[in-house]
Amino acid sequence: MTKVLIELKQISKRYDQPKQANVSIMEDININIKEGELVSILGPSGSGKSTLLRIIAGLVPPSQGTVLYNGREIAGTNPGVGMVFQSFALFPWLTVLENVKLGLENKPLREADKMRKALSVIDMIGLDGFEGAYPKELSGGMRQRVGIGRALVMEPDILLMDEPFSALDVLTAENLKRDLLELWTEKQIPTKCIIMVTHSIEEAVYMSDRAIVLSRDPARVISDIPIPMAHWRDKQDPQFTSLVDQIYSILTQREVKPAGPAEEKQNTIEKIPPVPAGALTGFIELIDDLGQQVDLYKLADQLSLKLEDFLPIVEAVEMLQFATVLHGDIELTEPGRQFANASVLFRKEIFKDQVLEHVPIMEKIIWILQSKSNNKMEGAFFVEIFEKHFEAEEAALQLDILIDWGRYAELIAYDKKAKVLYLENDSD
Ligand SMILES: Nc1ncnc2c1ncn2[C@@H]1O[C@H](COP(=O)(O)OP(=O)(O)OP(=O)(O)O)[C@@H](O)[C@H]1O
Repeated sequence: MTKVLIELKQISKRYDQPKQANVSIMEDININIKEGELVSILGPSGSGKSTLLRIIAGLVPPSQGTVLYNGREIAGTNPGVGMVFQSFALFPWLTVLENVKLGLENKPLREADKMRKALSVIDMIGLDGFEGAYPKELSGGMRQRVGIGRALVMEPDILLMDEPFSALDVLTAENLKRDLLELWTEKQIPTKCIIMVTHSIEEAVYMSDRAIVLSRDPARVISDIPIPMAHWRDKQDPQFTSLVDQIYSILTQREVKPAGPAEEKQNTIEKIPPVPAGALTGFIELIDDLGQQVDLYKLADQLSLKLEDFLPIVEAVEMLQFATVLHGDIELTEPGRQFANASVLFRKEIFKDQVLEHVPIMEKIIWILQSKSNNKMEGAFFVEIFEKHFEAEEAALQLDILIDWGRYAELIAYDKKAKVLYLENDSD
């Protein structure tokens, strides 16, 4: 039986936020990772993917639960881990060789052995001849090779990679993925498992044996999908595209929060995807032009949008019930079709109806403005309320989006200079 290398048991994580103590960002995560597995972790932006990697690495302690490595609970830094970061995290004043050798800093090895290991890894990652170069002399792809080399030189059992390819251009990223996969599948590295955070579903299906999908607020495992395909995988293969579709559809499913007690429900504010009305308009028109059902995966590809930029748009049109998503396909609803084909003025009417019906906080804002004798209210008042529910930055962003939607729907107007909201028909 294949050995379990990493075991996450009932991991939860809470953080103090500026205006709210002990916010739960992760709950009851249970994951086992076995020897020989390459596992991808996917999830919406801010769901907790990086935090989960850091918990596995022992860099961040969980608030609850345990991380076992080789059956033993880790205390502090996980000794089996090597880590690769999106930003490469190289020291600019050190050469390639010195940067790679840093991975061995805490190993009880003689200098000559460190040198031998570092040179062999540099060779393996395709940087032979660049030992004396400084990071600024290297391309992005080469810098990330150094980042990978620094992790691999430690010969870690577990290689953790946090969006390792997302800072690279497409071709460089493809090249590096292939090289890394070759090292892994041909067992040229002693690494026993790889855990990779990614925003790209295609990357996950191309590289990994399993894709673990997290939800947001708080992060929970919502799906753990095996990818039973041999390497090298053909991205046109129907099995490949169907897996991509499956993960797309999981990620785009709107979370149905369990109905809590009435009072609790009233006191929550649903987070609005940060997409301006103008972008939503264009997106709805596009789906309408493309016909009945549109494959989300192909659409994102055609629009050259990264998942983290694409998902909020899909979430927003779903929230406003302009479209529904089923099995990775998006389809306009009746109001969505009407909207796409309406005149500018009628569009605003439809948008207003959808916003008032499906975004309860907008109704509350209107009610507050109507209740004030001058029908005006400082933006700061709403930010203050939102900060009870979101982090400060998110609270300000939420108000910006609500103002944008409210202005488009001609429900509210906003004096940017005075930072005051008022009812649209009370602008004078
Ligand atoms: N040190 C910290 N203190 C307070 N909150 C934190 C801290 N680190 C992370 N968070 C919060 O935890 C949540 C998850 O963050 P994390 O960076 O793990 O998400 P992510 O899925 O990796 O995001 P992204 O996809 O955007 O990289 C976010 O709401 C973030 O603001």
